[in-house]
Amino acid sequence: MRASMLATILKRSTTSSFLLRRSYHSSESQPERKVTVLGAAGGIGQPLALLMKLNPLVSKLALYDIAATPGVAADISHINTRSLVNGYMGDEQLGEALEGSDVVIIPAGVPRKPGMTRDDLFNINAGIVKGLCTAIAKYCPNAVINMISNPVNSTVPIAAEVFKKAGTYDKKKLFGVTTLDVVRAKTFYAGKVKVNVADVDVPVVGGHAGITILPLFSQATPKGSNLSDEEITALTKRTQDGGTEVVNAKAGKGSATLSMAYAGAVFADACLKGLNGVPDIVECSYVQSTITDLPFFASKVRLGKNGVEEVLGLGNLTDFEKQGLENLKSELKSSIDKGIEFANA
Ligand SMILES: NC(=O)C1=CN([C@@H]2O[C@H](COP(=O)(O)OP(=O)(O)OC[C@H]3O[C@@H](n4cnc5c(N)ncnc54)[C@H](O)[C@@H]3O)[C@@H](O)[C@H]2O)C=CC1
Ligand SMILES: O=C([O-])CC(=O)C(=O)O
Repeated sequence: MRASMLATILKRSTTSSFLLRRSYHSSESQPERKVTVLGAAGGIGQPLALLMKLNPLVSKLALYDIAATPGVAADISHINTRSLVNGYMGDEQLGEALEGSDVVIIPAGVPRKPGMTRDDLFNINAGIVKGLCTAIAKYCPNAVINMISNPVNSTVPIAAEVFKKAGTYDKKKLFGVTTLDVVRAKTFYAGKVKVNVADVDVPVVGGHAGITILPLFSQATPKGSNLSDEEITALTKRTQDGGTEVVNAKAGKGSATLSMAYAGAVFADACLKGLNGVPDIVECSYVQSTITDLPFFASKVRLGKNGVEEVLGLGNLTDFEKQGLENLKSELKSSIDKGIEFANA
């Protein structure tokens, strides 16, 4: 869902009859799609659930968490948009939450506090992701997975291994959500070169932690005022440290939740559009890849009816970007290996 679309929905929602008409119309013209959010009562989960409730492509919205989902689901279910909302809580309701799901979004797990790296979350979140993916393999093996839980560089390989063991792995349907890196790169670029942020595109490749986040500002569009090498270095560093900027500002109360919910909603919307056969849906995402020598890598991906339709290449890189690519490889490789090893232990 684009910012402009969301703004339009919110503006028009003051007239409830509009949304009723709109949802009636949408359910007639759009296929049924069930979306499940795992970790739906959390800092990301709640606003993400709200944004998915505003998305007319969703017909069923399942909200699962280990606690507090009845309240979140009751609250969101009163919004007069298309989807029917159900809350599920605890292991015994996980299967029902997942059954029939087309897209499963996973923001379950602990967030960072100041001084921590995303990898410091591995010990807790790896087990959470492994458990949830085991259930996904059982109850909705064909769903498209949007992995938000950190460290994404490792949780995506963990999910792949769990699905391989269960015999359900489809490399086209497993996505690490790196959209927030793109959202940040667009915002910071637009602010610097003074162009309309709504028109901006910036690919961000690599992974989702520190130097593994590699924004390609040489490919940013539209071109505004020329950026100096120092400005590109500063924009790159701010994008790489965007998560830490929020963690520090929240001072112990977690990491990005609202901007992540927005980014998660944008990415899930793109996946739904792809599933529905809308052409030319391209987003950056961390997927199984052969465009470098690393088995998982974020780059532009064309989305289609089966998930990944095409993993797009890196395009021309500047020397600065080539160096950034070389610098990130060893860290990304060890995060991937750590995930694979954990899943197979
Ligand atoms: N990919 C990305 O760009 C980003 C990823 N994140 C990551 O997202 C994750 C969630 O962050 P927040 O929502 O801020 O954390 P939070 O602590 O506010 O919420 C996490 C939720 O997960 C739930 N949960 C824990 N174990 C679960 C399980 N087994 N099944 C279902 N739910 C479970 C908790 O009950 C809680 O409601 C963190 O790992 C964070 O690092 C955060 C921002 C950006
Ligand atoms: O920084 C964190 O821990 C959360 C995150 O992934 C982000 O905001 O990009």
